[in-house]
Amino acid sequence: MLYCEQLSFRYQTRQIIQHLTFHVNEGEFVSLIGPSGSGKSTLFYLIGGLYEPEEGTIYLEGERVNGKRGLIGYMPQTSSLFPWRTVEENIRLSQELEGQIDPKQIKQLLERIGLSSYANHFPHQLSGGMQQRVAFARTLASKKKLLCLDEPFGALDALTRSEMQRWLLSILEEEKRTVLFITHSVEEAILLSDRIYVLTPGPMKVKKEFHVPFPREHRWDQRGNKDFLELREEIEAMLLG
Ligand SMILES: Nc1ncnc2c1ncn2[C@@H]1O[C@H](COP(=O)(O)OP(=O)(O)OP(=O)(O)O)[C@@H](O)[C@H]1O
Repeated sequence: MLYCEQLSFRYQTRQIIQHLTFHVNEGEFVSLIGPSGSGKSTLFYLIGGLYEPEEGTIYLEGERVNGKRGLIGYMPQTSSLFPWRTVEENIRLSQELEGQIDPKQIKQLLERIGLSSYANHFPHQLSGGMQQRVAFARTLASKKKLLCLDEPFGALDALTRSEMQRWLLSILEEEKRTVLFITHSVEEAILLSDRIYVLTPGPMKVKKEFHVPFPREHRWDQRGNKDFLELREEIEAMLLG
């Protein structure tokens, strides 16, 4: 689905990404973990075509997409809902931009995120978790196959975050999209992902790739298990260098 080959990028004279190579298979959930400020959001800007890499190639479904916009679903760290638009109007936005409004799908998405009765509410009338669900529904409404989610649960409290992780997986069971996910939480990455890339601090490149070996449906119950904790410790040690 996505193959980034030997990407390099700099802001002015500062090298942010250097020879970064990684891939995401169709239907996979892949997480990126790296130190704060290492360049993860910048990588999403490159994949989304906002910036062009200085060197290297980004392939989406086999096609070179350096600098091409509008091909991925993107959800930023904060929900970025438009405060003057209702929940339904916010979800509809990506379809409006694509010029193809599908009222039936919007209705289904509202049901799927459990917010049908909030369709005409405004963002400030919702909790943080509800706002993130609306932002995610807006990303899903765009029908893009690859979803790039930039630390979507970072601002939520622990309980809401845990609910949202389970909720995200249940939605993806039905929606079958491919996800590239940025998180600072090693536990969250293990709970959600098929594979995890640990990244180096600037300039950013892949330090190590981990496959998560546990069946997804049992992961929440296995959080205290020896194998789970060992993997978590190994990734944390890798992050600390
Ligand atoms: N437009 C810009 N011009 C110059 N430097 C920038 C610009 N945007 C970001 N940076 C710098 O590039 C580095 C990487 O930023 P980026 O936001 O990609 O990191 P990140 O890994 O996503 O951080 P975090 O995990 O804290 O969200 C940071 O040091 C940041 O200050």
